[in-house]
Amino acid sequence: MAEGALDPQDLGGRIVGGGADDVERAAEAALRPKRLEEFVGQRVVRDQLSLVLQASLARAAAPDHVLLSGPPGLGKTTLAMIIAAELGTSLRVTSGPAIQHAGDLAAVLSSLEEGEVLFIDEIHRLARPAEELLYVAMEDFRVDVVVGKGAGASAIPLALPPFTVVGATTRSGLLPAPLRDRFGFTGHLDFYSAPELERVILRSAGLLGVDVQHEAAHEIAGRSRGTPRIANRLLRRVRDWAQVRGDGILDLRAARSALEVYEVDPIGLDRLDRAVLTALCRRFGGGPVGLSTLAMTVGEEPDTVETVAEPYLVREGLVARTPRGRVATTSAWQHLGLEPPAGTWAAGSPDEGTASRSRALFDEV
Ligand SMILES: Nc1ncnc2c1ncn2[C@@H]1O[C@H](COP(=O)(O)OP(=O)(O)OP(=O)(O)O)[C@@H](O)[C@H]1O
Repeated sequence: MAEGALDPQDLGGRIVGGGADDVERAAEAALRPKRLEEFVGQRVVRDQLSLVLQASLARAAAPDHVLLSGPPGLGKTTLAMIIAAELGTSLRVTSGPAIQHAGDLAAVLSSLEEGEVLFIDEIHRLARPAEELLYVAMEDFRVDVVVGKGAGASAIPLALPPFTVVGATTRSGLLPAPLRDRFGFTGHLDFYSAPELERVILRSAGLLGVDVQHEAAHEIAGRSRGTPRIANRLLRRVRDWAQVRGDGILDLRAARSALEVYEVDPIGLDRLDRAVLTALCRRFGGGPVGLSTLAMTVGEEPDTVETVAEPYLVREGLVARTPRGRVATTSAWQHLGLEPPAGTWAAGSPDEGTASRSRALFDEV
């Protein structure tokens, strides 16, 4: 991730939050797949991207601009790096929040070399003047450098060599249509299935030089919220437990014990998630209850509840968002070992419509 980029999901010690801090990013770097064939899952996006890249290599021309959307930790940055590696070119990295003024972006664009890939993380957070400058650069490979001030100011067009923008966003719904339209290829990353996460874990264990038993990988995958970043993080915590309290072997006992220490329950919920469910069911009789009231009850900011805990609770069919507030479903009551009162919202099966639910949620939140 780019210098200065803010991660709304970066919440200190929360082990299943989607974001990552600097220490974690260093640990992650070693585990990143370097080529498309190493990238686990996301078959559709991988196939489509592979075509785009192969065609561009065959034509010896820079490929169309690429937009990657999806929740944090699913591999957008990794794919941007892979795109540059597959094209045999270098990657320049920046982010929406790091670009304060249009001039900052003009400086980055005018220093690009032919065929380079420019990765713009959190592209939905670009300021409007920078956004407008980017449209022109993406379409006409040109930046207008403004010289002078006020009435005497004039714009000198500066031609840019062909390059490819890879934009990443967790909120594609916030991107203005003119910017979205400049991308020739858009890939949406969805949450990973448990078997895919198991493959991520086995691959990472190999790179870390630790031997993880299949049952342990299965257990960790089931608690990783469909997210490779979380799977890798939990794997490292299980390795810690095995080294400090176990016999060094990453088996089922080590996985379960470590995840108990870190309060990650069998379906991947942590303390905050359970606090939200408990408040909804025990305090408010299952809801509906407003976000601010709910957040106050669990001692968190509404934004934290909304962007960190809620997406997964909704995706798993434990909480429903209604116009009148948040509602606990029958699954939420059952997960807490409580009897749902008559008339409680029924939940769909957790996997039903996961992709569309996750997409809708991240676009709208
Ligand atoms: N398909 C995958 N196969 C293997 N590992 C993956 C895959 N996707 C992601 N990872 C791992 O998960 C970690 C997080 O991925 P990455 O930083 O690319 O996510 P991101 O979507 O860019 O997140 P953010 O939006 O928070 O920056 C990386 O260390 C990477 O090793």
